[in-house]
Amino acid sequence: MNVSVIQSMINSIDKPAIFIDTNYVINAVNQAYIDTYEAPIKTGVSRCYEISHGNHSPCDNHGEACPLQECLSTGKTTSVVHIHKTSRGRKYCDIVMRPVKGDDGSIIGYLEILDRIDFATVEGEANKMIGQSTSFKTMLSHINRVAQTDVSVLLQGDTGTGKELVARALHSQSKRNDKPFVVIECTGLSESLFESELFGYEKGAFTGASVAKKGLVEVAQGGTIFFDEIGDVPMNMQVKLLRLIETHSFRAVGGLKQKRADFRLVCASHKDLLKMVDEGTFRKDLYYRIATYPVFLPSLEERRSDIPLLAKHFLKQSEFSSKHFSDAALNRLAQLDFPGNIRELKSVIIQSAILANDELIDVDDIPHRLQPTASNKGQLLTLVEQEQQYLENLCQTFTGSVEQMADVLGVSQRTLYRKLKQFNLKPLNPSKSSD
Ligand SMILES: Nc1ncnc2c1ncn2[C@@H]1O[C@H](COP(=O)(O)OP(=O)(O)OP(=O)(O)O)[C@@H](O)[C@H]1O
Repeated sequence: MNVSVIQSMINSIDKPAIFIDTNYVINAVNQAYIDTYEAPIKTGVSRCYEISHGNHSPCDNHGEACPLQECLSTGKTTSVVHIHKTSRGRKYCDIVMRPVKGDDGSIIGYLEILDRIDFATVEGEANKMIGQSTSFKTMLSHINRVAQTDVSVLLQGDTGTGKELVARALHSQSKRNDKPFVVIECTGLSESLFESELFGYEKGAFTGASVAKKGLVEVAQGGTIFFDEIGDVPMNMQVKLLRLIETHSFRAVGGLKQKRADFRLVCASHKDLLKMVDEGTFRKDLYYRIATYPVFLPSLEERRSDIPLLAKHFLKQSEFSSKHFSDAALNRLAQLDFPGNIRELKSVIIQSAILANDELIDVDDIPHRLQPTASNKGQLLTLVEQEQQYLENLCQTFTGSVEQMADVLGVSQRTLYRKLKQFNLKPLNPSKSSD
């Protein structure tokens, strides 16, 4: 395959794409890729990590998995979520890397195609999902993949982990995004209310039904319905829900006419639905209908390293945006337990801002009822765990160079680099390092 064949293959891709060799050198690039980055690209010279990350060495030296390395070792198509330095700031991208074979069947290079994930951010934009931990990135890649399909998604996660935010992202990324997004809160709905809310009713269907009313299924026509806390739907209503999902049709209460239902289904639950299936309180057939693609949302405990980022974001979005956290306060927040997850963290940030007497929010301003995790659990962290946690938090908050970080910690740069490598950590500002 010659260069012009590769170039026309790249040009036909509507997403940003490059063709690279085993040394990361970009040998062909399409216009969408050129438009995505600020850095000028010289084919045959520029390397992918220089353009997308502004780095001088491959991504695996900077704490991110390298798709090319994976491709080289497996010989298979691989995918990974990365944070790229684009002309519009640091953006999430879902990368697919595919080996390309020549006429003789040998691999002649690697095709990298990017899918920008606009519903998530590392730079604190309102109404976007924020995070950069590994578990957050894994969740993003699932959401990005399934959003573009029409399959039913079940979001499983504790309270306040962002299920509704994810459901909205699924809708906004889908081909139904110009149609309604309708939320049905299943908790506390009686059987009769559930039916009339969902299917609507005809005039005179029951006492008080003086006019006909459309149900939410009809309101959502063409769009997405988000059934929040689906585990709270009583058994006898589960049958009706199953029928609706299977037949794509329904009848208003008191009505005779079958109406057509056209919606994409997203459900959420903090309960373990499979356990409920085992216990006989949730229908197995309904479970498999709603959980074609299950997505698990990590709790804050599973993504502690995101806490400083989230805390700074919520403060910036609040009426206390002129205030700021001390590094120690951010470190303390990252050690606390938040059973109410992000919702609870949000309110703790506001409480701390109110309690702070001046512009600096310090450890003492964090509400006293919150205690560090280790003491909550009556456990002690080992020194290595302490070190890891401390460095993790520092990497999220320290804005100086690696040299300055080493100075502050009272260790040599070599020791610091060794520790960062040991814990697979990447400082906030590695580019300022003097390596
Ligand atoms: N990744 C995130 N980045 C920024 N804000 C988030 C993120 N995830 C959740 N939030 C915010 O946290 C709050 C709780 O999120 P949401 O209501 O989506 O959680 P939930 O899992 O649906 O909660 P519940 O189970 O109690 O209904 C919201 O204000 C939401 O905007």
